[in-house]
Amino acid sequence: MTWTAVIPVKRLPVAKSRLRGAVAPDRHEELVLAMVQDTLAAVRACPAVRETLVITDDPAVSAAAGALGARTAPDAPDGGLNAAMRYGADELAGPAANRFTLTADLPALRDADLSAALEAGSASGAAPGRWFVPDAAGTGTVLLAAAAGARLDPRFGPGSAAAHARSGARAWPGDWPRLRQDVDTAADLRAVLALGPGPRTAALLRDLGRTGGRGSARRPAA
Ligand SMILES: Nc1nc2c(ncn2[C@@H]2O[C@H](COP(=O)(O)OP(=O)(O)OP(=O)(O)O)[C@@H](O)[C@H]2O)c(=O)[nH]1
Ligand SMILES: C=C(OP(=O)(O)O)C(=O)O
Repeated sequence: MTWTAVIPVKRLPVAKSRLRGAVAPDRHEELVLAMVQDTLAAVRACPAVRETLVITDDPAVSAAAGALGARTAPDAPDGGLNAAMRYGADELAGPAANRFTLTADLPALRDADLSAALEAGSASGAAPGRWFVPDAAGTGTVLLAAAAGARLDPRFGPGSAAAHARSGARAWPGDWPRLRQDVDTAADLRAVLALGPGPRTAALLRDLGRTGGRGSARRPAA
């Protein structure tokens, strides 16, 4: 089974506002972009992903996504992340494709984790056409998939795991810590440091004097 990935990314100056203060203010956008790039690189390396579609109005994100082989489109609906996801999945990719949407704040993601999740989600013939992977906390969502023929019907936002379950999507809370660790806060960034971030996020954090090496849980100096 092959997939189209739909990845929405906010404009960098306003992105990841809850993470502000985790690094120096003048490095915040760089950090967000590095996390986007590491997420995208893992998605692009996943053999089951046929196409990656990034929905964004940010020129730096578009350029970086294009360099990684993703297709980019402006956030035409300009109505928040669910509208951007619906637009990408149901209008641009279209319901004839198997699609999934993924948040762009998963810098520890590796293609093997994504491959395992896509395999698990698609393996269940009895599952409804929609399924999702909750975030590490279990309350949010990192991935929502819709098989061909099903609408994506995304309900991201606070309490989205319960909202997706209520909407009839099946939960797949698998043992994929690198997929499930999104970064909303400074504490999440520390969790990513412990897992081992992808190369761009690791390099930036090292440059900032933080330990970005794989497997290190050391709390960096501020
Ligand atoms: N294209 C697009 N992407 C969005 C929009 N809002 C959020 N996103 C993206 O959706 C994903 C999940 O969003 P959040 O984790 O809430 O990220 P965020 O909105 O940047 O974070 P906060 O400012 O802290 O709420 C991230 O990849 C965001 O970049 C939007 O209005 N348009
Ligand atoms: C939008 C979501 O993510 P976050 O927790 O990153 O806001 C979500 O989990 O639905």
